[in-house]
Amino acid sequence: MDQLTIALAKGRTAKQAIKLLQNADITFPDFHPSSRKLVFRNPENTVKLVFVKSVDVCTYVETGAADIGVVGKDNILEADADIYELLDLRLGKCKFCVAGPKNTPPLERVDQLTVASKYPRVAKQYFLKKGIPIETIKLNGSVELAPIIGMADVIVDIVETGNTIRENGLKIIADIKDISTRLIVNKASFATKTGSIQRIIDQIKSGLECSV
Ligand SMILES: Nc1ncnc2c1ncn2[C@@H]1O[C@H](COP(=O)(O)OP(=O)(O)OP(=O)(O)O)[C@@H](O)[C@H]1O
Ligand SMILES: O=P(O)(O)OC[C@H]1O[C@H](OP(=O)(O)OP(=O)(O)O)[C@H](O)[C@@H]1O
Repeated sequence: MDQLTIALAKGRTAKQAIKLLQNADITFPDFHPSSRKLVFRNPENTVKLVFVKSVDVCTYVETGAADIGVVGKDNILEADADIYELLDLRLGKCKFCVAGPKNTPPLERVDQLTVASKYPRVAKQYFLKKGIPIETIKLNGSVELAPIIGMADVIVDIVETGNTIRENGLKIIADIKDISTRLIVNKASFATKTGSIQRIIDQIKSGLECSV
């Protein structure tokens, strides 16, 4: 039996992701949401679960430190890692948007922009396609503040309920892409542990179908 390591993004999607694994008969009896533990094992000792920062999941999987990762499409797009993305887990649904002050002109009428984002690569790609030259400012949070204090013209960020945008007097200028949590796999692991990885994917898939 292969030993598999799964890197799971800490944060808002972790609890639901653990539940999906449980539905697939991969259980971690020691897991508790308030625990500070970072490594868990299933009773059969075939799966090791490691909790990592969501921006680091792709690095763990690309380098082979983990065979499988559970992470948002936002982090996958920004990381541009050489991995397989094999399953949409339909958790953590939100979208990438361009947002800015209410008086921001339509994008067709702007010549250049300063864009603040936790996702500068995604921002660059989007505006490159639009043919709008941009300068990016990388931030690590509270991104909505950037246009309010004049640090940037617009932001590229995640929108879920829209509350953060609204409560800071901003508006959505364009939708970029729908985001959800995905299952990713290290390429070499998929070649050498195909059966075990495929089994986990099939088990998770059947759990997902039951929940529709
Ligand atoms: N409202 C939301 N804001 C941010 N991410 C969301 C939201 N809704 C769903 N997600 C998804 O959840 C994932 C984890 O988000 P979370 O905020 O917990 O981690 P994070 O962005 O690394 O934050 P932090 O740096 O505070 O740990 C995101 O990568 C995204 O795919
Ligand atoms: O549309 P909403 O439901 O308001 O959610 C979107 C907000 O949530 C995220 O921030 P997060 O809570 O991760 O905080 P951060 O500022 O530290 O990134 C994201 O960056 C937005 O700011």
